[in-house]
Amino acid sequence: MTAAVVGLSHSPLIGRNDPEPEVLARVDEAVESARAVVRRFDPELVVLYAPDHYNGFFYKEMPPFCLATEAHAVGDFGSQGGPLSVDTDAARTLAKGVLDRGIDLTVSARMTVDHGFAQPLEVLFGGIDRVPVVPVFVNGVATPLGPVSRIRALGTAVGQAAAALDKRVLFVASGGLSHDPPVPVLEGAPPRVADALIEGNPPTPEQRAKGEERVVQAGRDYAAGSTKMIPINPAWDNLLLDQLERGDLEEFDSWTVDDMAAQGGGSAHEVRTWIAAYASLAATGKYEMTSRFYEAIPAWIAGFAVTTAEGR
Ligand SMILES: O=C(O)/C=C/c1cccc(O)c1O
Ligand SMILES: [Fe+2]
Repeated sequence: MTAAVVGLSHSPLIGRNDPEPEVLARVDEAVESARAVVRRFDPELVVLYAPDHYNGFFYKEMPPFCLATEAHAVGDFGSQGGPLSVDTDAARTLAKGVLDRGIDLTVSARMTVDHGFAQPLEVLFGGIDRVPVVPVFVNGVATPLGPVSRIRALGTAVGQAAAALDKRVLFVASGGLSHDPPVPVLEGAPPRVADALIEGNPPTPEQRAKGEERVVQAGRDYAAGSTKMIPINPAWDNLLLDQLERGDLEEFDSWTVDDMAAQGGGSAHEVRTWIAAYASLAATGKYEMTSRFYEAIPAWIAGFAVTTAEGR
């Protein structure tokens, strides 16, 4: 088996509230070199770690992570909707392999996903139905959250199970790094919001449009500096990337949920997808980070990174 990683920040504001053309050009260049790595690697299977933003997972039942044997995307923020091309056989094999390794994995036979999953598939492969994929939801938004060590253990178990498939497997991480978008919080929420976060009542098209406009406006305010949102933290983001580059993944075990939120904002926990993906690659052998791009992009409410890594 050979393995590789692409880490790719997502933002629903891409194309809706873009930064200056020079920033866009630098991002495009980084994404294009990630695409080139993917083309050369030619994956037979993609394991995609991504969060959800209260479109598929709700407090009625909120697992810390969940692997899908089938999935469909809701098409939020203009992302592609419809079924993902899930490799159900591979997903079942990976689920069994992960459970056999003592990780209490939740499995979904019909997962609902949002732009967190759809965007990297569209960016890297041109659509959500182009490559055999195993979607793995990693909760990066809904507190309380468990220790980061469990995410590293999940990634390690997935990597070990994937190694037994004897395929070229690309692990993709979607999310983060530091960012503090206006995603609702259950604690202290007014009853109608709390009910939606718990039950997941599907929004009407008007409600969805209003919620999305609120995020777009937040991006404009963030870029203009007129907001109370926690600022993007390039030092913290680069510390994370340094540890991933060095392969010092055990060091993440001492990171705490409270400190991560203080350093990187309420959605900084999306970096859990990166830790999982790199732990999966590390479980297959030594690796090298072959490209690394980072830029703070307030218009997208994102400490935005693109990295690639390949087994040595
Ligand atoms: O409101 C949402 O659904 C998500 C917002 C958001 C904004 C910026 C970066 C991200 O990773 C997000 O999920
Ligand atoms: Fe997100």
